[in-house]
Amino acid sequence: MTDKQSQVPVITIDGPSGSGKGTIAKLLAERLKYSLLDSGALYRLTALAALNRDADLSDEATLTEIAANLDIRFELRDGEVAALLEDRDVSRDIRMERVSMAASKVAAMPGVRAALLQRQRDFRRVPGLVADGRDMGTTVFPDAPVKVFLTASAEERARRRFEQLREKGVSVSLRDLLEDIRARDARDMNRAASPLAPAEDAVELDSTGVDIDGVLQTVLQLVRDRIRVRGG
Ligand SMILES: Nc1ncnc2c1ncn2[C@@H]1O[C@H](COP(=O)(O)OP(=O)(O)O)[C@@H](O)[C@H]1O
Ligand SMILES: Nc1ccn([C@H]2C[C@H](O)[C@@H](COP(=O)(O)OP(=O)(O)O)O2)c(=O)n1
Repeated sequence: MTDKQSQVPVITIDGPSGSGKGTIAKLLAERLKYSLLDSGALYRLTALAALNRDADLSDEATLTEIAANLDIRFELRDGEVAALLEDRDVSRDIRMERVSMAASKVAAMPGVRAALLQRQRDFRRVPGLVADGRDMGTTVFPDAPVKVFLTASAEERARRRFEQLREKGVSVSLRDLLEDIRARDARDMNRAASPLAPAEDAVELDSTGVDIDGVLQTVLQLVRDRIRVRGG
């Protein structure tokens, strides 16, 4: 990291699936005019590239090679960030449940994580960055001045996903979603490489029963306190 980069503030939002990280990160980035890193999209893109190639999802050497050579970019399209893999917009494909499950498998591989580390740090640009994921505060941006660990009960997170998918016209069972969420939580929390855990200096926020604006206001207050104090 250059000296200049270390002066760029980063707000990290980590937590389990469905806790509202992506929603809050996007709103914060818009409000503060910061860049946005959806780190989960990088693991999802790696998983999709592997599935497209029929790669063996348990072969770490192959997956690491795929992660290191990903041909991807993010583009703003109609106010949304589109994810492109080899010039094709795969924003919808990477949200499919089979890609989610594959992403959580490939994300457990230390080689894959190492291959994606610098790509994530390159998002740190003036005037600031909001980074959402599992290990933003612990591994990728340990010096971030604002770290949030967002949670909600598994039942509430499954309900949110259920509504989100229903609005998109995807029909799934709430029970299956809850099972998937629990399986992914367990895998994300119990892996050896950068497990899902709050950084020591993270502020933990439980969003069960708190609406999106309520969470946003709490985080914005934190940003005002921390970034003003640091900036002098
Ligand atoms: N505090 C909240 N209360 C109710 N619904 C929420 C809240 N935060 C997020 N949601 C909704 O839950 C769903 C999952 O949120 P998302 O931001 O995708 O979670 P994550 O990125 O943590 O997986 C979205 O449909 C979002 O609108
Ligand atoms: N920094 C990150 C981000 C995501 N992951 C893993 C964890 C998840 O199983 C997948 C997909 O992450 P993503 O944040 O897109 O998933 P959710 O929207 O929370 O369901 O990648 C990770 O290990 N480290």
